[in-house]
Amino acid sequence: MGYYAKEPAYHHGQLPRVGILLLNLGTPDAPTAAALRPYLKQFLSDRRVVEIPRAIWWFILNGIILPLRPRKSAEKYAQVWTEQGSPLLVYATRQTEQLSKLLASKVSTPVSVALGMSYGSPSVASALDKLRAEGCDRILVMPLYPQYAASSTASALDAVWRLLLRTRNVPAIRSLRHYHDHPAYITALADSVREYWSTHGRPDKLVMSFHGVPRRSLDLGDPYHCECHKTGRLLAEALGLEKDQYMVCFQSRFGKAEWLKPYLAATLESLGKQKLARVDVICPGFSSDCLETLEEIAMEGKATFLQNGGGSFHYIPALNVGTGWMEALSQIVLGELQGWVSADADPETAYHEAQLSRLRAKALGASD
Ligand SMILES: C=CC1=C(C)c2cc3[nH]c(cc4nc(cc5[nH]c(cc1n2)c(C)c5CCC(=O)O)C(CCC(=O)O)=C4C)c(C)c3C=C
Ligand SMILES: [Fe+2]
Ligand SMILES: [Fe+2]
Repeated sequence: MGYYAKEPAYHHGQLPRVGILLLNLGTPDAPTAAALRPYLKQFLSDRRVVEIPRAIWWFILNGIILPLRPRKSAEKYAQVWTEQGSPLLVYATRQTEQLSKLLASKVSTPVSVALGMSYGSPSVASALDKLRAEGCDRILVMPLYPQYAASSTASALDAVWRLLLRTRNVPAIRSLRHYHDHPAYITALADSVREYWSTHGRPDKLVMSFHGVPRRSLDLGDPYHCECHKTGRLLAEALGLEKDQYMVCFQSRFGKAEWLKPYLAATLESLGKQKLARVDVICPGFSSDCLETLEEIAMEGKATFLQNGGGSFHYIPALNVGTGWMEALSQIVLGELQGWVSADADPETAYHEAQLSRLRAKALGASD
């Protein structure tokens, strides 16, 4: 095998096609220790995720984490696993399908949408191969993380750059860095909260919980902390909340180092001890519900609050495939596709454009 990956067949007169490469974190193939081990190994071997010196980390990962964590994590995954599989993969797959349909109804340029996962499957390589096989010569890479973090966004993008290094016929690439303050995203979040409150009533406090990262990454220049706070402030403003009616917290601490604070678990414990009548938790940083929301928040977080004397606990679901979010996602994507797609979805125009392209290609024959 040569240095470069095999190229998809090239056809003269192929219509230009735009691709959207949606990226997310990934999930194990099954809720078992055997499936967790390779997933965690791939995830936790990523230098963007763990920045401890390699030699030291090799011993911790292989000597402590991989022998112990897969079994514990598998038990947690088993509690949220669905008949269709891992919630993260189920939602991300449906988002991919629905975005594809929505874009087809909005633009006349042919657009393909594919899903790739940083860890596990479907891999980023398989998603990029799919888009290129469909003839996409312009690709928008969109990590489904609203707030930029090196450990999530940049590691997802790394996978694409690595593949392109070994690609002969490199497509035009655009990448989306974040959408933490995009009005469409904030509106979708606010609408989902209002809709939830219209049927379940309102809490005393809305806790906005974001996935944590090591505190050190903030000191070293990662903007994640600020972007989470900006999302929190904009969401609170959209909902008309006063400062004492909401707070921003960080969850999912991993390892012994200090992570971004306040920690969600300590916050729920304290709110419980204050005998707060009702707390609602929303996780605006997760585009899909997953282990970290369904188990850590809706189960563990709830137990922590109630066991410490809190009244009632509600978890407000992630945006998932709600119509408001799918519409917002298509708006965010279309904003990034300016100049690449024509917003005219009139099928007649699209048909004539396609015919013209074919005629032009035919006239040029094999000489182009
Ligand atoms: C929202 C963005 C995410 C950031 C930032 C992030 C950073 C980060 N995560 C770990 C360690 C783990 N995370 C795990 C699961 C997990 N993490 C995210 C998102 C972000 N992580 C998601 C969406 C998920 C859920 C995946 C699913 O299948 O549902 C796990 C695996 C589960 C477990 O064993 O606990 C680990 C481990 C670190 C160390 C880190 C930043 C440095
Ligand atoms: Fe994580
Ligand atoms: Fe900050």
